[in-house]
Amino acid sequence: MLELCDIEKSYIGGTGRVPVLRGVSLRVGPGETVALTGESGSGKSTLLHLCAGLDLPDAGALCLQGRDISQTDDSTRARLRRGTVGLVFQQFNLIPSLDVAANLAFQARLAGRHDPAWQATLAVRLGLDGLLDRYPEQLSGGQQQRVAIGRTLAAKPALILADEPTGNLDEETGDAVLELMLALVAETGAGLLMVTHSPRLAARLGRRAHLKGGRLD
Ligand SMILES: Nc1ncnc2c1ncn2[C@@H]1O[C@H](COP(=O)(O)OP(=O)(O)OP(=O)(O)O)[C@@H](O)[C@H]1O
Repeated sequence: MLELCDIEKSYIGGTGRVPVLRGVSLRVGPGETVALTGESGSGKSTLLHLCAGLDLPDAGALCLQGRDISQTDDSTRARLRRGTVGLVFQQFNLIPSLDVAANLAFQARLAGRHDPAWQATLAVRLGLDGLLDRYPEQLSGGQQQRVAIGRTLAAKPALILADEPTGNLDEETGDAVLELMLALVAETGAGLLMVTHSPRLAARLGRRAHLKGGRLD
């Protein structure tokens, strides 16, 4: 469902073009979970943003559900992203003026896939069913990230892209949240590409892709 072939990406810096990705190829199929690791500045977030269609590569093909998005315009990429991809970031990015139930429903409604029964199942599985009328500021960090994960899964994405999803949580809470996320991702059959600095967390996923010198090991 996600296929990258020879992706290249540079940024223009004070000293000219700085190559970050120098020919990255990667495939994430349904049900596959892949940890994207690499030193700070190695290009993990850059790669994840390209996969989400938030930015364009300089060269190479990037296929989502068989469609090459590397040459498409912003609105086409936004439509394809809404239909296919779920994003989970370190910052929970919940909508402060909406309660938990409305936050959970938000992306699914945008994607035209609101399914109240699935949302209710997710709320129970994520331990949020007693918190549905609370607002984000009334939740702990771990609870907020569980809402963010539920909001993503509620839209039934085929591919989930996660950037350090437990990076803002203490180790014990982060481990529990990751465990829940992995269990739910496995049940939905989605593919998962997750950036992490932690070899310990990377080991919980099915496969590891390590960025070094602009390429994947
Ligand atoms: N918009 C930008 N303009 C210029 N340079 C950028 C831009 N975004 C990222 N970079 C540079 O590209 C390189 C890769 O950055 P990126 O954020 O992808 O790395 P990362 O592996 O995610 O790092 P970290 O683990 O610290 O979050 C870095 O050298 C960074 O300074």
